[in-house]
Amino acid sequence: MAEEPVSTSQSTSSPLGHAVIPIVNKLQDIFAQLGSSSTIELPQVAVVGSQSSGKSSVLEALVGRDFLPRGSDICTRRPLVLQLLQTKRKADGTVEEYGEFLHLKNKKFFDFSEIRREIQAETDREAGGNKGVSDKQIRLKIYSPNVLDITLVDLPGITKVPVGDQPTDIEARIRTMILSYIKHPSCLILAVTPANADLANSDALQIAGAADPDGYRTIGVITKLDIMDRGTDATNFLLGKVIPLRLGYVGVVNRSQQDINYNRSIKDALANEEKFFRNQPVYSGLADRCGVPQLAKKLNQILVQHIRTVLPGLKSRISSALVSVAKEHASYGEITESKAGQGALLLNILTKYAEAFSSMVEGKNEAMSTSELSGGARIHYIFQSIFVKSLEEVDPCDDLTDDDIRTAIQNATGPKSALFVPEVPFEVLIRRQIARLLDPSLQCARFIYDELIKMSHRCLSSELQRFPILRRRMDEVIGNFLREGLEPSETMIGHIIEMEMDYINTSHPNFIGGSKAVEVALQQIKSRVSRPKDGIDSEKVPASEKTSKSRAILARSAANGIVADKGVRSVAEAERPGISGNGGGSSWGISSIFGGSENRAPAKENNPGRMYNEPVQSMEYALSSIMLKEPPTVLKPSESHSEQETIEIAVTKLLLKSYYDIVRKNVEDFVPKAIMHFLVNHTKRELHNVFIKKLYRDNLFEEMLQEPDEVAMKRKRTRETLRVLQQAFRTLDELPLEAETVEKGYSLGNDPTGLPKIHGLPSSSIYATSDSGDFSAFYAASPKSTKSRKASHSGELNSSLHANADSNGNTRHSSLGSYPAVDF
Ligand SMILES: Nc1nc2c(ncn2[C@@H]2O[C@H](COP(=O)(O)OP(=O)(O)OP(=O)(O)O)[C@@H](O)[C@H]2O)c(=O)[nH]1
Repeated sequence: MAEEPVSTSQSTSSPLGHAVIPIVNKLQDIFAQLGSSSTIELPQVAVVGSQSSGKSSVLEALVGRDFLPRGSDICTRRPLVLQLLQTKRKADGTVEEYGEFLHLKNKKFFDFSEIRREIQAETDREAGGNKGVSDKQIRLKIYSPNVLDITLVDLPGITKVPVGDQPTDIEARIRTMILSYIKHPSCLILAVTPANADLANSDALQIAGAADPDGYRTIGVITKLDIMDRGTDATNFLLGKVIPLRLGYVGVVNRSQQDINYNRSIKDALANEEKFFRNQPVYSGLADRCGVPQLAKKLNQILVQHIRTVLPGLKSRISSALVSVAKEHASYGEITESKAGQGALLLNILTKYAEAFSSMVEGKNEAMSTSELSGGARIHYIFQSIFVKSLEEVDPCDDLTDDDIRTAIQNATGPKSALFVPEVPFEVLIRRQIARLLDPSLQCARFIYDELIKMSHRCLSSELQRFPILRRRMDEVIGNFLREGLEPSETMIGHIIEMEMDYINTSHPNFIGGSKAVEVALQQIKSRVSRPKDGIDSEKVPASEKTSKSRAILARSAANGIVADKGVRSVAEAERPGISGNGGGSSWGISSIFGGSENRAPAKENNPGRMYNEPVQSMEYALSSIMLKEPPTVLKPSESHSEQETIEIAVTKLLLKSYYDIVRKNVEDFVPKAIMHFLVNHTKRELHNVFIKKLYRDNLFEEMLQEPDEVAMKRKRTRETLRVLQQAFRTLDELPLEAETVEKGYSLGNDPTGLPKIHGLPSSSIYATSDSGDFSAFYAASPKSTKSRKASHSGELNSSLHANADSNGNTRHSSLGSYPAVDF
C-alpha cells in the first residue's frame, strides 16, 4: 500500500485509529486463548460479487500484498477470513510481514506466494480439485505494518452455470453461503461490480440489497474502470446515479490478468491506478471515490466509529465476566501449606459455617430467598401452621362415643350406680386425650430436626466445595450434634405430656368446673327436650327418675355455690353421694371438679336406689328356684340411655373439652419452647464449640483440608482466565480518553479543515464533500431515526453511529449485542 505523506495535522491527531483496532483484535485473540468459542465479533468486511468481478483483486490491493489466488476462472471456492493486523516496524526500520493460518498454527508464512499456494492447497483439500465449492472457512492472519486493521472475508463469486464438480444448484448454494456472512448486521459489504458489466443487473448489488436493504453497510466497488469501452466512463455509477447507495461507490483499477502474468507488483499497480485517475479528466472531480486508498479510508473510518461505539458494551461484558471469574477463583481459595495457615483457614471455615447457620435460623441470612420461606421462618411455620393448627383442629371427644363415656362412667362407679357426675371417668378419659398429644409433639420435634439438617446443608459455603473431606466430617458432626439435641427435646416433650397427665388441675382458672358444666349440660338437654328429634326422648325417662337425677345434679350445683331450685334442695342433699371420700391416690374428689368441700354432706351408704333393685329381684327369683343366665364374657352397658346417663355424658364431654383446651394450650406453648431450647438454640449456641472440639485438631488439618485435583485444575484455569480478562480490562480501561479524543476529532473538527483525523488517513479534502459518500454526514444523523433505533437494537452497523440512548435514556451498544456472551 502506498505510504501517505504525513501532514502536520496528522502527526498531532488522535492515535485512536491506530490504538483501538489493535486492542480489539488483541481482545479477540485473548478470547481465543481462553479456549472459549465466544469471540468478539468485529465488523467484518465481506467482498461479494459475481465470479471474476475482481473481488480477490480488491482485497489484495487493500492488503497491499499478492497472496490470493486470482484468475479468469473460479478461484475463490471457500470463504477466506482474513484478519489484517498492523504491526510495528522493527527498530532498524525493516518491515516484517507474514501470514498465519489457523489450520497451520505456529507456522509463519513470510513468502506470500506460499500463502497463495497454501490457500489453493487447503481449498483443494476441502473442496476437491475440480471447481468444487465448500462453505468451510480458511482463516488467515496477515501481520504487516502496511495494513489497516480490518477483517476481510473473500467469498466465492456468484456463478450461474455449474462447472466441474459443482452441483446443479451451485448458484443457490453460493448465494446462501454469501448471505450467511453478509446478513449479519455487523458485516460491511463490499459489493464488487466490474465497470464493463451492467450495473443495473449487478449480482453484487442484488445480493447486498437482500441483506442490507437500506444500504447502511454496503459500499459499491466498481472494478475494471480501465477496460471500459472507449468513450464510456463510470461517473454515473460512482455518483450513484444508476443505483443510489447510501455509502456510495469507489472506483478502482486492479491489475489485469496480463499484469498478473507479468508479476506486476501491487505497488506498481497502485501507482498505475493513481496514474490512471490522474490521466482521466472525467474522474478528476471524483477523487474521493476513486482508488484503492480511498476505499481503505472509507472502511477504516466506519470500522473505527463502530468500535468506538461498541467499546463500552464490550467493557461491561468483560467486567461482568471478570467479576464472576474472580468470584469463582476466590471460591477455590489459595493453597495453604503452613500448619498455622491451615489452622486459621479451618477455624475460619468452621466459624463462618456456625455463623451462617445462626443467621439462617435467625433469618438474617443474606441469601434469604424472597420466593419461599426458609430458615427460621420454616421453623415458625412448622410450629404455628402445622403443629398448633393440627392440635387446634382436634376435638377431644371425636374418638369417644357416648357409649364409650357411659362405659367409662359405669366402670368407674364400680358396683354402685353413679349418683353424681363421676370424676374418675373424667380423669381416665382426659388422660387418654392428653396422651394423644404426645405423638404430634414428638413429630413436631422431628420436623424441626429435619429442617435443621436441611439448613445445615444449605450453609455449606462454596468454599467448602474444595474440601470434600472436611465437608463430610462437618456434615457428620452437625448430624450427630442435631441428633443429640433431639433426644433431650423429645425427653422434655415426654415430660410435658406426662406432667399434664399426672396432675389434672381442675382448679385451673380456665377450667369450666363441674357446676358450670352441669348447668350447661342441663341447658343443652333442655333445649334438646324441647326439640325431641335432636336429642333424647324425654318421655321415655320415668318422671320420678328424671326428677331425682335433676335434683341430684342441681343440688351439686348448689353445693358449688350456685343457687339451685329451692324446691329440690332437700332431696338433693338427701341423695348426695360419698364418692369423694372414697377417692384413691390419683382420684381427685368430686369437690375438685365442683369446687370446695365445705358443703360436702356425709355419705349415705344405704341409699335405697335403683342399684339395689335388681339384687332384690334376684332373691325373689332364687326363692322360686329360677336359674340365672350366665353373664356373657364381654359385658356392655345396656343400650338404652337413662336421662341421668345422658346428663352425665354431656357433663363429662364438657369437662373433657374444657380441660383439654387448657392442656392443649400448654402443650402448644411448651413443646415449641422445649424444641427451641433443647434443639434449635442449643445447636446455635454450641455448634461452633462442637466443631472446634471435634474437628479443630492439629493432626487433622492436613487430612481435612485436602482438596481434589479437579479443584487445583479449576483454580489454575480460572487464574489464567482472570489474568487474561484483567489484562483485557486494563487495555479497555485506557480507551475512553482516546475515544473522547476521536469524538472531538469528528464532531468539533479541530483540524483547520474541520475534518476528522484518523490515523493512517491522509487529511485530504475528501471529507469536505457532503454527498452520499460522506461518512461524517452519515454518522451525524440518520434519515430514519425510528428505524435507526430499531437497528441499533438489532446491532446493525449503522446503529453504532447514531443515537446512543433509547427513549429510557439507556445507553445501547450495538453490534456486539449479537456476539455470544463470554462463557467460561
Ligand atoms: N483490467 C483489469 N482486470 C481486472 C481488474 N480487476 C480484476 N481484474 C482481473 O479479473 C480477473 C478476475 O479477478 P479476481 O480478482 O480473481 O476476481 P474474483 O472476483 O476474485 O474471482 P473469483 O474469486 O474467481 O470469483 C483476474 O484476471 C484479474 O486480473 C481491473 O480492475 N482491471
